[in-house]
Amino acid sequence: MERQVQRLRQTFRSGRSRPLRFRLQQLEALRRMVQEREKDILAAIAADLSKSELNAYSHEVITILGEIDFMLGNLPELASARPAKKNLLTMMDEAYVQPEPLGVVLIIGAWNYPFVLTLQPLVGAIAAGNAAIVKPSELSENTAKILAELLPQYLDQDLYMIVNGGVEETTELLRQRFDHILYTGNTAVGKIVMEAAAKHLTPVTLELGGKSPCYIDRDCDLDVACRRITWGKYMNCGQTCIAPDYILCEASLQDQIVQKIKDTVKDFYGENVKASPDYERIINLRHFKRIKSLLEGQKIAFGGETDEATRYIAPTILTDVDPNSKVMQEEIFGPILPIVSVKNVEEAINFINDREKPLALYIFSHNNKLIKRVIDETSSGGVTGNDVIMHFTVNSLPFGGVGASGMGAYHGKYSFDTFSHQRPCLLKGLKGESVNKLRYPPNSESKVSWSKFFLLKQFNKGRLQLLLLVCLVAVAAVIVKHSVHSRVPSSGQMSFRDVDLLDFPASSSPCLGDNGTSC
Ligand SMILES: NC(=O)c1ccc[n+]([C@@H]2O[C@H](COP(=O)([O-])OP(=O)(O)OC[C@H]3O[C@@H](n4cnc5c(N)ncnc54)[C@H](O)[C@@H]3O)[C@@H](O)[C@H]2O)c1
Ligand SMILES: CCCCCCCCCCCCC/C=C/C=O
Repeated sequence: MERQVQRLRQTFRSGRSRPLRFRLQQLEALRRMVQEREKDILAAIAADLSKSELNAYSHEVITILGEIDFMLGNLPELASARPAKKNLLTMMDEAYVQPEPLGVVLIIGAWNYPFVLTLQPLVGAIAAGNAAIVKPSELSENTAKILAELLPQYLDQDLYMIVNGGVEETTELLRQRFDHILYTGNTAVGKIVMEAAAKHLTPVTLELGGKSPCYIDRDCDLDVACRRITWGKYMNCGQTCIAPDYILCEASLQDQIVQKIKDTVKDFYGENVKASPDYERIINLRHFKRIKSLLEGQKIAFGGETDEATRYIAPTILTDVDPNSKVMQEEIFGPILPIVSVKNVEEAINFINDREKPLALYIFSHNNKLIKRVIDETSSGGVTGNDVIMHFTVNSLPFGGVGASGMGAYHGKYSFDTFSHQRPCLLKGLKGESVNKLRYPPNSESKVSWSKFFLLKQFNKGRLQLLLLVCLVAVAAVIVKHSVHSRVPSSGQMSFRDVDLLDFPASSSPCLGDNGTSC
């Protein structure tokens, strides 16, 4: 592994991944890969998650194509240096922020959206000019395999590499030194990743999970709310990091919500959910058993059927759920929807704040003020009001968690930034030493006073007059210089560097009033 990382690092050091043209070519090649090998990719995702190819396309492929298109359209702007504001002391210098690639980055993906969760970060890493190792989840083995087969055919093999494997391979990878690690998956492994990264002082982005609450206000269109929640909860059989984990609502709404979700399930999946091509299965037996055990002792208002042989768990609703029960202690990550009653929005806010910060928060209400209030008085990775999941699809919004649901963010510009160092650059000339005397020892009250004038903009009359005088002398000097050398500065601006005017003899004693106004 060490040798492989070394190979990528050497190529990175050669500078090959940096030119904009190269990055664009690689992104175009990735897009070609997705388009030309769409059938194989869809078949792999479908096999991993018992998903229809149509759903594989809408859940995963469409997002990747959108992300690549975004980068191709915006990369020149994202990668260019941004001029920075200057202060009086640096007004004649060049100040800018230059995004630079970090080096060799590691991307560890999860199984539930195995294509999107590995390739979307990779798009950002390539766009930002890095080399990258991608480690797909071993649980989604078909997608892992197709990625290992296809990526080397389309991308530069000395810069981008797939490593497949499980805990052993990932542990070995994590021993290596990377310049950034983006990990998607559960919190326990997130801690392992962060600990390994700390040994090399490698920064991490952790895309973790959590229990994303969904508050339904009394003043709401329940038909619409329940349709949207049904979609987001049962999509991918509930195995979505930002699925609404549970509903909070007043007790009086509970029965209506159950009925409306029941009706929607029938609309979406038909009478026989098991036979619907739009309803997926649980990824493996371990997760099947874990999710099934969450039903024990609960009041099942709808669903509850399971079939171990096919790892089927029906869309299920639990009512009157005790907040202390097991189903409310861990992220469900399956098609079970508990309803917990609260008296009002205050209680909902307290309920959310009493728990770990979730990855997503959903609020349904006609009342925008109430939605804003819940946003203001809680914290979560992201929020969608009057819908679920959809903030993930807006690539101008950063996607990520906060607190226990993760750190850092990606998507669109935020991916580019995650995989870049924002390098501040200040380029000065070698003239202007008289101004620099201000910062050279020995220090004096007068120098401090002038520093306050320049850096804190604490103007006073005396200094303003002096500055005016300085400007006049500067203008005169420029004119003299111009007539001698017949040279006009291209910017048309006077430069302190050019004229070397400001001198601050110790004897000049501008007032040192606290607010700089006492002269
Ligand atoms: N924030 C997000 O974008 C996001 C997306 C998907 C899933 N998730 C969260 O991920 C969780 C489900 O995913 P998962 O963790 O079951 O996925 P997973 O089992 O696929 O694990 C994630 C990655 O960690 C690696 N891994 C597993 N054990 C490891 C170990 N001991 N040491 C090093 N690496 C190890 C796996 O090989 C895999 O690549 C849920 O909590 C879900 O909310 C979050
Ligand atoms: C016009 C139809 C467009 C449908 C777009 C739906 C996109 C859903 C994408 C869901 C992806 C969720 C990814 C989640 C990651 C965490 O697990």
